[in-house]
Amino acid sequence: MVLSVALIWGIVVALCCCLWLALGIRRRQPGEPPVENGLIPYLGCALQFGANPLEFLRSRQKKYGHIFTCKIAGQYVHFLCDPFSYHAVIRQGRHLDWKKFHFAASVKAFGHDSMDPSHGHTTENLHQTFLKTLQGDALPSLIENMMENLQNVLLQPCSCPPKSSQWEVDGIFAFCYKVMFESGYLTLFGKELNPQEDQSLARQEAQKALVLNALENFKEFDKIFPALVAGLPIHVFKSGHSARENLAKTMTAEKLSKRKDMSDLISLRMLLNDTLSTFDDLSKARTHVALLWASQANTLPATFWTLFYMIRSPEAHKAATEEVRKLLESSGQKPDPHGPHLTITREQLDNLPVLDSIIKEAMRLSSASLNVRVAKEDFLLHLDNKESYHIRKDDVIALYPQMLHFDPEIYEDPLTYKYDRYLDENGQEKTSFYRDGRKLRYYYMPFGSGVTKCPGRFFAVHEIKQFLCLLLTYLEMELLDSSVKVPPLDQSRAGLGILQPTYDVDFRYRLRAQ
Ligand code: HEM
Repeated sequence: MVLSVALIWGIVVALCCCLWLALGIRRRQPGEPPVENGLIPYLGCALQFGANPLEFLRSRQKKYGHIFTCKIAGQYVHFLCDPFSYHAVIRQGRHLDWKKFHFAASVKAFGHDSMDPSHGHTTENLHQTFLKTLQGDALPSLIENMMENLQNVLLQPCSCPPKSSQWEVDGIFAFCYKVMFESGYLTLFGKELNPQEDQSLARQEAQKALVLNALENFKEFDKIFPALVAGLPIHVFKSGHSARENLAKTMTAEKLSKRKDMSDLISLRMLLNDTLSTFDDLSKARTHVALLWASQANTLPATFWTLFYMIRSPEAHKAATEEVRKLLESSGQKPDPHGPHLTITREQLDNLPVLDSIIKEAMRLSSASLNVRVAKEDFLLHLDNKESYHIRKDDVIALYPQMLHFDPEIYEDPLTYKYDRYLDENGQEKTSFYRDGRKLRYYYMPFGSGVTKCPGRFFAVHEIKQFLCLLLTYLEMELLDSSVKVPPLDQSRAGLGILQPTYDVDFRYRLRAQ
């Protein structure tokens, strides 16, 4: 009896295996890239890829060449590894869809109704909303408000040591998260309307506590973000789920209408949610949570890495301090933490090549985004070396720019931090990078590419520069341990943008004697 049950189970398992072999794996057709199905049904190569994407892709590139196909979580993904062929994917061809993947990922993570107009819940062109409210004419007021908020946050008594002689110790990660989250949050979502114009310290502390509470919810939700994008249901994660809902509760139309100095991005999105969509109140609020996440999830770790590497390199620290000192001197401003706030225009921020290079180098070392497009139909993908490959409808094509960023042929000693890597011999922005003696069009891609390139990238770089300008002006800073090792990157977020460090690094700071 026991034997026959075992036999039946054996037959069932064998049949499943045959079925999987017959239907679940793809056989390479003539003209298609080499394919790797992986050993695990459905997941395919997902676990190996997820453990260390860079290592995985490099080993497959060595084996297969410029393009190969891997099954990842039920999806066939063509990885394109030749930077000279990137344009074939980046220029928006009629065969490639960029919206499908993005809209689906947002719904999975934030739980709002679909923002894809073809699904019938809204007619808003989200892409246009972002361009209109984050770039061009919208940028100066974002920058101005950020500068004001940064100084309020940084120079208020609870953040800043009262006496110039007194050192304060904190983790760099913790410090960057507190200061940048609060300032960025207030810049996008404004401050609480306060009818009595009550500016008392107690009132300010209460406002601060609300934002710091949002930061805690943000961090809790951010932890589960990779799992949500991978398709796990949010209900599995109790505290991450309630963190997202807590954030949404603070972003209902009723709550947001009680705030002033809101950014154009949020006020326009509120209007378009009300006029062009059929979303209910909660779905509307969740679309704002999505924007809070987009505006902070990469900026915060990018700020950490920028500050960490800069303080760790005495040459970088010195060159940056000098650049900022010259800027303030030329604009005739005398810094005083208790005096009027500093103003730095967009043009002045655009003219800080050392800070630019410092930010770029930190992001080169920490960014791991995946650029994704979906094939709308069967088509031929033409590579730079004149080879062409058949791509099937609904397959994914992916670029993984970390392969560029860590390519020793493009960047000498790619794992070494060189603050001036993006400066030319005249101390201006360097834009010529080569591979095999050929100039590269794509060599730095932490913000993605083509039509899906991050719409907030100009604001992001400006806000990090503003943060650095203020820190370098007002604070003396040093690492507690000047020979501290670079913390490893947390690979669990690979594919999603700037990676976080696996642990924080302590520094100390005090008010600079002016
Ligand atoms: C260092 C900071 C930042 C980095 C590295 C970054 C990077 C990225 C990347 C890689 C994407 C996806 C692009 C793609 O799929 O190809 C993206 C999308 C996006 N980012 Fe950023 N980002 C940053 C800061 C910001 C900020 C400050 C904002 C807004 C204030 C913002 C708003 C957005 C939005 C709205 C999208 C979605 C665009 C769309 O789907 O059409 N980002 N970002």
